[in-house]
Amino acid sequence: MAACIPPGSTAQVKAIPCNIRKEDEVKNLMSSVVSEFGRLDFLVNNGGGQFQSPVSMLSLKGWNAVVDTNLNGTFLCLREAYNAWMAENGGAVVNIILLISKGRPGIAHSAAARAGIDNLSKSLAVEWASNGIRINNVAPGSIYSVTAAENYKDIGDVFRHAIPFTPAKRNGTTEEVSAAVTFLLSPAAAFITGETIKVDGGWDLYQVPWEIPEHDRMPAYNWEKIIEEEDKPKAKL
Ligand SMILES: CCCCCCC/C=C/C(=O)SCCNC(=O)CCNC(=O)[C@H](O)C(C)(C)COP(=O)(O)OP(=O)(O)OC[C@H]1O[C@@H](n2cnc3c(N)ncnc32)[C@H](O)[C@@H]1OP(=O)(O)O
Ligand SMILES: NC(=O)C1=CN([C@@H]2O[C@H](COP(=O)(O)OP(=O)(O)OC[C@H]3O[C@@H](n4cnc5c(N)ncnc54)[C@H](OP(=O)(O)O)[C@@H]3O)[C@@H](O)[C@H]2O)C=CC1
Repeated sequence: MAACIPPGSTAQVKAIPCNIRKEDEVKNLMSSVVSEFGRLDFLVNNGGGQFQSPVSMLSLKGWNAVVDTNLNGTFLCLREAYNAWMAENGGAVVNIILLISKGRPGIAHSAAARAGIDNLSKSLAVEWASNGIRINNVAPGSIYSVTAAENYKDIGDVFRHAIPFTPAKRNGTTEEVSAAVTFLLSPAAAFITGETIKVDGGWDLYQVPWEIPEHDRMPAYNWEKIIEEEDKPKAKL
């Protein structure tokens, strides 16, 4: 990133390692930014992820790992950015979530955690309005990056699989997500808070990529049959 800074710019880049699941590391991250740079105007909660699993196969440990990273990690970063700077000085926050309006079969743990973030943002848009803090979410569709593809390589090409489900008929780019993030952080979004912008090429309006096997396990309601069953003599113990 440092190499991208144009000559003559006063911009600086510094990486501070932080596991967002660790409260002390998050506290250190936010206080170091304020002590080193003198301010903390923006927070982008981008760290996150999941593994694919049906809920029936999920261990509690796996569920907790995903919720801890995505929901608890975001909570800690929000609270510590508020305490370290934004409560007194205002700021703008963007949380990266998932498309969740139709649930996310296959990654339900992550969808539940991101839905928690979506709702948390709505609460904080109101709780923190008088501190001058705006908070919004970006929900990406299928966005190709080498690192994300590497994470899923064992379960096939999830990014190719997503194309037929995306009305734009392609994957999004990381730049297209960044464009929405920078807009929400900028003064151009001064009247937008508690909102979620989808960057998904239309995915969320289209089909859910989940095949439901043929079955007859959800028969219609039939009150006559229910009464018939109830009237049958009960077996004596
Ligand atoms: C339909 C496919 C998905 C398409 C999604 C497309 C849209 C979304 C794209 C993205 O989000 S791109 C981001 C890509 N990057 C990531 O997703 C990063 C993923 N990794 C992590 O965030 C973390 O590793 C984790 C998943 C939160 C796990 O945290 P941690 O490393 O602390 O836990 P572990 O100790 O490794 O595991 C704990 C527990 O979790 C279960 N588990 C972990 N990985 C898997 C796995 N690949 N498959 C099944 N289960 C897994 C497991 O129970 C682990 O316990 P143990 O069995 O190891 O005792
Ligand atoms: N790519 C896509 O299609 C989509 C992505 N997203 C979300 O966008 C965000 C960025 O993902 P993307 O760039 O695609 O994939 P990456 O895997 O490249 O990015 C995930 C990032 O999260 C960081 N991270 C994970 N756990 C922690 C933690 N405990 N503490 C600090 N950082 C952590 C990783 O850090 P490190 O590299 O150090 O492990 C990594 O930089 C994620 O939240 C992802 O779920 C949402 C929808 C679709």
